[in-house]
Amino acid sequence: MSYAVKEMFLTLQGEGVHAGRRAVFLRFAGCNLWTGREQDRASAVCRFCDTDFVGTDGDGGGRFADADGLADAALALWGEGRDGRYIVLTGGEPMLQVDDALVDALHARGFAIAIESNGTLPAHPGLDWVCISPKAGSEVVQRSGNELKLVWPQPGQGHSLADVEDMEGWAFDHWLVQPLDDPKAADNARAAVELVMERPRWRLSLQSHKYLGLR
Ligand SMILES: C[S@@+](CC[C@H](N)C(=O)[O-])C[C@H]1O[C@@H](n2cnc3c(N)ncnc32)[C@H](O)[C@@H]1O
Ligand SMILES: Nc1nc2[nH]cc(C(=O)O)c2c(=O)[nH]1
Ligand code: SF4
Ligand SMILES: [Mg+2]
Repeated sequence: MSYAVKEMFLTLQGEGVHAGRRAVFLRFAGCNLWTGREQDRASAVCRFCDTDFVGTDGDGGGRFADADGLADAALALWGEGRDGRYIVLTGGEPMLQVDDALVDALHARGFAIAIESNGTLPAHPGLDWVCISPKAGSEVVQRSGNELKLVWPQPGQGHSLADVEDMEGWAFDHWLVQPLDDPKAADNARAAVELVMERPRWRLSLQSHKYLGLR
C-alpha cells in the first residue's frame, strides 16, 4: 500500500506519559472525523482539532510508495544511534493507513512505535504504545491500550461527566486529562485541574511543545 503523509519531523513528544521523549512524528494525511477544511469544522464530529492534516505538502511529507521508503525516511530524521529510537504515528487519523508492512518496517529499523488515535478504528496489534483520545459523538471501538487521553472540557455536545464515568470502565493503564486548546485555554486548564482533583485516577497532560515553542 502507499501512504499519504502530511509531514514528518523530529521533536519531543509533548503530551501524555511519554512527554519529553525524543521522537520522530509521522503525521498521516486525512481523518474520518473531520475533512480538515475550515468550512466543514462546525458540522464535523470532531470540531476542536488543532492540526492541519490536509494534503502531503508539509516538511518531510509526500506520497510514499511503500513501507520501506517511509521507514527509511523516518530513520534518516532520527539520525545515528540505536538508543531510544521512538516514532509517534499521528495525523489526521493514523489507523486509516497503518498496516502490517509499516509496523514491520519500523520495527526492523529499531523503532518503538507509538500511536495517537481517536479510537474509532481498532489499533494495530503490533504497536508498542497506544494512546486513544475519544471524541464525543463518535463510537470508540478501541477501549484498551496504554493511555486514554481525554481532551477536557468538551463544551456543547461534548463529553459529560457521565461519559467520563463510562470511560473509567475501559482497560487503560494511564488516564490523562488534556485541557482543550482554544481561545478559552486558561478556563479550560482550570476545568481540567478540577476534574483531576475530583477523580484522582486521572492525571493532567499539558501540550508542553506549545509552551516550549516546539512543533
Ligand atoms: C491531532 S490529534 C491526531 C490523532 C487522532 N486523530 C486523535 O484525535 O487522537 C492528536 C492529539 O491532539 C489532541 N488535540 C487535538 N486538538 C486539540 C486541542 N484543540 N486541544 C487539546 N488537544 C487537542 C487530540 O485529542 C489527540 O490526542
Ligand atoms: N511535540 C508534539 N507532541 C505531540 N504529541 C501529540 C501530537 C499530535 O499532534 O499527535 C503532538 C505534536 O503535534 N507535537
Ligand atoms: S480526530 Fe484527531 S485528527 Fe481528526 S479532527 Fe479530531 S483531533 Fe483532529
Ligand atoms: Mg499536535
